[in-house]
Amino acid sequence: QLSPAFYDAICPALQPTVRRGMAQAVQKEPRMGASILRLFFHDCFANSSDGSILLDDTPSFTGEKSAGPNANSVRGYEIIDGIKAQVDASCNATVSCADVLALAARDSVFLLGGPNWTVQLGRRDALTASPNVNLPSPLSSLPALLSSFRAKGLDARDLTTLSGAHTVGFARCSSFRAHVYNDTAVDSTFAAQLRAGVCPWTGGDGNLAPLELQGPNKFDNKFFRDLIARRVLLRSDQELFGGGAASSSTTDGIVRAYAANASLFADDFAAAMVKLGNLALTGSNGEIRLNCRRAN
Ligand code: HEM
Repeated sequence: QLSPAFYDAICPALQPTVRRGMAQAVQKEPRMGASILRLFFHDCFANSSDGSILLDDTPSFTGEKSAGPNANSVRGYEIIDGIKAQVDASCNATVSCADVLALAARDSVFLLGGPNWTVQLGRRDALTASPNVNLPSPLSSLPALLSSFRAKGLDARDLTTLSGAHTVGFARCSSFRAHVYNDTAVDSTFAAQLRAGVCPWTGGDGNLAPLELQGPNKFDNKFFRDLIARRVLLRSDQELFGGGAASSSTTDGIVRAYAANASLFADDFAAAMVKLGNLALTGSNGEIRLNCRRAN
C-alpha cells in the first residue's frame, strides 16, 4: 500500500534531498525538468512505476533504455543516479529508485512553475526491465492513444491532461517530420517555418524544436492554446483537438477548458500524475535497488 508517510520515520531527509538535487539539475539545464518528467512517464507505462526503465542492458537482456521510444531520446538517468546516491548517504539504501523518480518528476513540474502535489510512496523496484515499453507513437491516432492509456487504467481526460506535459521540453525533427510535411491538421505557416528551419526533409533528424512555442521551460497551459491554433509538433498531440467526430466527442472540450483555465489544468495534472504513479509494485514484490542501473 502506497502512502505519503511511507519514509517519514526511516528517511526524513528524502524529500528535501530530492528537491535540492532537482533544483540544482534544473538550474544547470532547465530542459532537465522536462526530461525527468518524461522519464517517469516512460517508467510507468512499461509495467508500472517500478524503476524498470533505469536498468541498464545486460549481455543477456536488452532493456527499456534501448527500446525505440527511449533510445537516443530519453535523458536524465545520471541525475537520478546522483540523487539516489545522496539519499542513500543519509538513509542507507532504504528508498527505492522508483520513489526517487516519482519525487523527482513532481519536483521537476514544480520547479518549472507548475503545480506541487503530495506523492504517494512505498514503491518497490522491478527485478527486470519490461520487454515491452507499451508507449504510443507520435504518429498515433486518437483511438490508438485512448486504448494505450486505457490499458493503464487512464481515461480520455487523463490522456488529455497528461499530454499537457508537452508544455515543456523538446522534440527531435525525426519525431515531427511526418506531421509538418504530410498532415493537413497543422497551421500552414507554422509547418512551413519548421520545414524551412530545423526540420529539413532529409538530414537533421536530431535537430530540436520546443514542444510549446512560447516557453519550453515553463510549465503552464499554453500548450492547449497551441493545440487549438494547430501549432504543435506531434501528430499524436493534434489528434486531441479538432479531429472531427472522434475528438469532438471525447477530448475537444477538455482541451478548450484547459486552454481557458490554467488552474483547472494544474489541479487535474497533479491528480493525473498521482493516478499514473499509483501503478506500482508494493509489499514484498521487487526490491530496494542499491544501484538504479542493476538489480541487486
Ligand atoms: C500521449 C502520448 C505521448 C506521446 C505519443 C509522446 C511522444 C513524445 C515524443 C515523440 C517526444 C519527443 C521525443 C524526441 O523527439 O526525442 C516527447 C517528449 C516529451 N514528452 Fe511525451 N508523449 C506522450 C505523452 C507524454 C506524457 C503523458 C508525458 C508526461 C506526463 C510526456 C512528457 C514529455 C516531455 C516532458 C517531453 C520533452 C522531454 C525532453 O525535452 O527531454 N509525454 N513525447
